[in-house]
Amino acid sequence: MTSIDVHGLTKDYGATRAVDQLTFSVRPGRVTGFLGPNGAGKSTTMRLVLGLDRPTAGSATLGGVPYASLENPLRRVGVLLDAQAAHGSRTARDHLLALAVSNGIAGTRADEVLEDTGLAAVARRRIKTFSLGMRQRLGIAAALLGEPDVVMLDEPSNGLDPEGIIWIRELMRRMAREGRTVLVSSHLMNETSSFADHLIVLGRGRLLADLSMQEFLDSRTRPGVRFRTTEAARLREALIRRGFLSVQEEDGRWTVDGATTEEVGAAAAVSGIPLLELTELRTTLEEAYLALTTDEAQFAAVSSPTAHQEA
Ligand SMILES: Nc1ncnc2c1ncn2[C@@H]1O[C@H](COP(=O)(O)OP(=O)(O)OP(=O)(O)O)[C@@H](O)[C@H]1O
Repeated sequence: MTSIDVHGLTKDYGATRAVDQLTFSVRPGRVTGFLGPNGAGKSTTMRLVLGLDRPTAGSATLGGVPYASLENPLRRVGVLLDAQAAHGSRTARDHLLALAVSNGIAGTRADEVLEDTGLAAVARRRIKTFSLGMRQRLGIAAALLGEPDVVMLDEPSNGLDPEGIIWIRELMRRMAREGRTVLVSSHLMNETSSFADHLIVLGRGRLLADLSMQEFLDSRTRPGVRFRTTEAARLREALIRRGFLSVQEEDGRWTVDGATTEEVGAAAAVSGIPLLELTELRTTLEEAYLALTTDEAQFAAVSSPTAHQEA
């Protein structure tokens, strides 16, 4: 199976360093979420991996080979970068057939991917009559055409309706289960947490994080518990006696820092206090991501005079 390997990758556009000494690998068999604020360098990195732009320094390879040297690129790598890229005057089916023929792919695949992406009923309509969501599905159909080992999708749920969002999530999970390498950029954190196993986070062209979703969430989660009870004052006292000094109320719910559900449950049971709710506090991907990128922005603000001197 094929991984994407990026090594020391750097890209300058004039005085702007879009990508800065990036080194990471995207591995098969899992969905890797590609995150970062606007302008962090995600699209540039994808373009460099696809040979659409030349790096200033470093390399990007697919299964050890630069994209430009792949023999049948569409059969190795499926890409959704810009869903508006198709010719508007062609029908969806003709667009896919043309792509198949020019890439040595059987024409029957066009009908299969139209079926897979829910476009069979509009296959003979001109693309210019398509909604944003239909264009997005067509872009995904084109990416799947060559049954590639590697799939790179830039904001795949753009324009999709809720049903389409569930469909694309399941499609990505299935492709990872089949052993493919799936790299997906997105700004939607809730959604990313629903499909990604692994995360690569960029900030100002640099690598901020490369770790599993679970590790990323755990690294930002302080242990704690939320509870509701009919006897808050008594439970608070019992918890303080047990050494949990930070017990605070917000909107009728209480949080205890540093405790587990077992510890709070035991404290309540011993004192015969009924619990109406008891949950572990979990950091969401959005919270963890914002904490990471805010740290980075603060660091950037503090260090920018030096950065200017270096430039
Ligand atoms: N062709 C180009 N010419 C000049 N500057 C560019 C070019 N492409 C990208 N940049 C700059 O490089 C930086 C990284 O942009 P890039 O589009 O890769 O970020 P991104 O992470 O994909 O952002 P977004 O989330 O907004 O899509 C930005 O400062 C951008 O202005």
